[in-house]
Amino acid sequence: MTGLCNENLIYGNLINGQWTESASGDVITITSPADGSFVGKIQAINKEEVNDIIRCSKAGQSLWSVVPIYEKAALLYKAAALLEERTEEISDILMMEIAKDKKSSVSEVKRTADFLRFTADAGKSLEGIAVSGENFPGGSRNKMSYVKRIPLGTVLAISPFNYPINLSASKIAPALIGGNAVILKPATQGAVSALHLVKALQDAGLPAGALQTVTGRGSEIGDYIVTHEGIDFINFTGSTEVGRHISQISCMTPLLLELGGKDAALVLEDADLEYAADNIVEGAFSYSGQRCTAVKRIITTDKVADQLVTMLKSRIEKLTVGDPRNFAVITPLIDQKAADFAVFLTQDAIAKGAELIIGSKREGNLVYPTLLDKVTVDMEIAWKEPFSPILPIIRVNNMEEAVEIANRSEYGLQSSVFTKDINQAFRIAEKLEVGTVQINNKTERGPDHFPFLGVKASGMGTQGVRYSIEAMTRPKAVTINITE
Ligand SMILES: NC(=O)C1=CN([C@@H]2O[C@H](COP(=O)(O)OP(=O)(O)OC[C@H]3O[C@@H](n4cnc5c(N)ncnc54)[C@H](OP(=O)(O)O)[C@@H]3O)[C@@H](O)[C@H]2O)C=CC1
Ligand SMILES: O=C(O)[C@H](O)COP(=O)(O)O
Repeated sequence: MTGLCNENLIYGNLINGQWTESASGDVITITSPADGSFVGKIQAINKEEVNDIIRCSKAGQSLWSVVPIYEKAALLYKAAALLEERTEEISDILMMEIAKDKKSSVSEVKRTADFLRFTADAGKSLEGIAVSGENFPGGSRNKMSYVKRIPLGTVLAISPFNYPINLSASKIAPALIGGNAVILKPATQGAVSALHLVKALQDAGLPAGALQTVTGRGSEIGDYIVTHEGIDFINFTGSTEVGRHISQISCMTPLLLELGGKDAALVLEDADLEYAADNIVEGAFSYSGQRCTAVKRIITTDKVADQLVTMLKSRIEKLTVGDPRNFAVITPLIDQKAADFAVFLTQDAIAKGAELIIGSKREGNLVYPTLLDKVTVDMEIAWKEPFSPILPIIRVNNMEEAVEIANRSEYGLQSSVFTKDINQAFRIAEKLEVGTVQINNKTERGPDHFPFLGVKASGMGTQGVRYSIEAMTRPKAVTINITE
């Protein structure tokens, strides 16, 4: 193969600097969730090929790790420029492959270019430290340790379907600037987009073996690669179910896990309700709720609930529903199974007494934005991550109860607190068992240099430009003993 795909849109894997078709001849056809149209074919790689890729990674990492950091950074800058030049082409592919509206697709590509540049700058400003022995009782100033950060080796980056470019880059770039080789296993639905990111990095001048790809179904090839002795670190974003499984089988391989969420927005009685409603609707429904950081439940009291429901409803009515090419906000879900689950959650809630305010309509895998009021703790939607445009409202008596219900979730990604009382906001923030609390804002990951982490079933370890570089490098100490 001369490029990343041939004229029939059959995509290869980047293996040791070459776009390569699998010897197995097995391919997976990717069609668009928007209209079933053909997007491309990707390789279903076999175990022997995985072995070869990991061998090449070792050689690639030796070459790459000695490239000076300022040259690594320059390469990331170049890749960012190439991505930006290709924004139109790549965002169109992204839009069709995962049915993400055009505006969000463009923004994902641009955000990724910014991410690459920011990572390059952060890499250049990484400094080692020197520690004097005299700081510890009985120590001496004749003993000095200088500590720098070194790469871990080969990083396996596994990314999900919902941000195939951004969430691949947020693993690849920090791993590379830290001197690691990377093997990317993108989500099957999303792989075509992710391969275009990899092509930009290759075109920017990455040496062979520094970045390679493995496509194929996670359920078939995943366990093999995750447990391969040649993998030195696994950086995974995806569902809690798969993340848990990986953590169980990846014996002694360090892991970073970004998993599911059930982010709650706590709306206090003194909140600016119009502002909260604007924010929550954006947070809950952008990309049809298929974001780990989507607002996935509102917890509030009777005193403001009716007013808030009216405000939310009027905003939800205005959301455009349909084809991502027409800039609709609510677009078809990634597959039929996702839509089936959305319908199940809605029907379960209604059957158990929730009040349907708007929505509960489905056409194929297109699920209309749905608002459910008076959701109670016996309903599945109170606890399950819908990954679809369904927003439940749980009414409570007071904020103590709100915090208790927020914390009762198995997840702990983010929470929002809407209030004008900053003291109360901080008091509640202290009590919420999540990675991040947003005060007067929807839950969200960005900006991408902020620490991003989940606790409980939402993850392990911290991402965010500098945090990711640190997670994928380790300290190496050399101690100097000065003799008198
Ligand atoms: N906390 C966070 O930062 C984020 C979390 N998420 C979470 O991701 C989920 C949605 O993404 P989705 O793609 O459906 O998640 P999945 O867990 O289904 O898949 C994630 C990735 O894991 C791969 N995979 C599947 N099985 C294995 C295996 N046994 N070994 C190795 N890899 C495997 C998948 O490949 P394949 O596609 O081939 O199955 C895909 O690349 C949601 O739960 C969401 O909350 C999403 C974004 C951010
Ligand atoms: O998967 C996700 O939810 C993304 O990482 C979200 O990023 P955002 O909250 O900044 O849009």
